[in-house]
Amino acid sequence: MLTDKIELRKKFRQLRRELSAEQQQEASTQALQIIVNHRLLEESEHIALYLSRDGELSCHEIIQWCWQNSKKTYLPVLDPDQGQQLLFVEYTEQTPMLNNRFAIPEPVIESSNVTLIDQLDCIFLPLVAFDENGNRLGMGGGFYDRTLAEIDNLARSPQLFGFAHDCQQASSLSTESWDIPVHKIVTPSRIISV
Ligand SMILES: Nc1nc2c(c(=O)[nH]1)N(C=O)[C@@H](CNc1ccc(C(=O)N[C@@H](CCC(=O)O)C(=O)O)cc1)CN2
Ligand SMILES: Nc1ncnc2c1ncn2[C@@H]1O[C@H](COP(=O)(O)OP(=O)(O)OP(=O)(O)O)[C@@H](O)[C@H]1O
Repeated sequence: MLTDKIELRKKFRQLRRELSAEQQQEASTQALQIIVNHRLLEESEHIALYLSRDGELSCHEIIQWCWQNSKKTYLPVLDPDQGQQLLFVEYTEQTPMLNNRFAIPEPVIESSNVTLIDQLDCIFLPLVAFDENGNRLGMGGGFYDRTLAEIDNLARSPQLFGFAHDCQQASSLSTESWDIPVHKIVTPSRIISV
């Protein structure tokens, strides 16, 4: 099981890293088109995304679109107090940024910029592989799974969108008790509702 996951991660990380800069750019433009055409974010005001690395589908254009459309954006920050959990911190053009231990830029935490999960309308989750049932294989840190473990107990919970290239689709992923499935998968070519 564990070796299967390690092999799957290797395979799908390689696939997305093989995309050229042009393919990456086109994919992120098409993903924004799909989102706008489907009015996916029409009702959302507080939107968590991520800054891409390692061939991940880029949220850059969606972030720009959010700012132009008066929507607030948030990024994951490794929680300095809770092991292997994430905080979601507001991200604007003025936000001071600092790299985390994986060299991913994060907003610097201030007294008033950390949001509670129940204040978010939706969260775009990075992933290594997904399947048609909304199961996702992440980088292996368990960060999103831990952070969202209590999502079903919230009075108001965010919509979870797995965001990925089409080449990251696996035929079927095995799941474990702690895995949190997403509500939709968004790719540059389609939106899969689970
Ligand atoms: N863009 C992005 N941001 C994110 C995540 C993500 O998957 N993508 N995360 C989602 O959880 C969190 C960070 N989790 C991560 C987990 C593992 C590795 C990683 O690169 N591991 C390396 C080697 C480990 C190391 O450098 O110490 C590797 O596996 O090659 C990176 C981020 C929060 N921010
Ligand atoms: N809710 C949780 N409570 C405690 N440990 C957890 C929880 N969720 C995941 N873990 C632990 O995290 C580790 C990594 O899990 P997994 O391989 O499913 O991560 P992932 O889905 O790839 O990562 P991510 O959620 O960051 O995208 C596992 O050892 C698992 O036991």
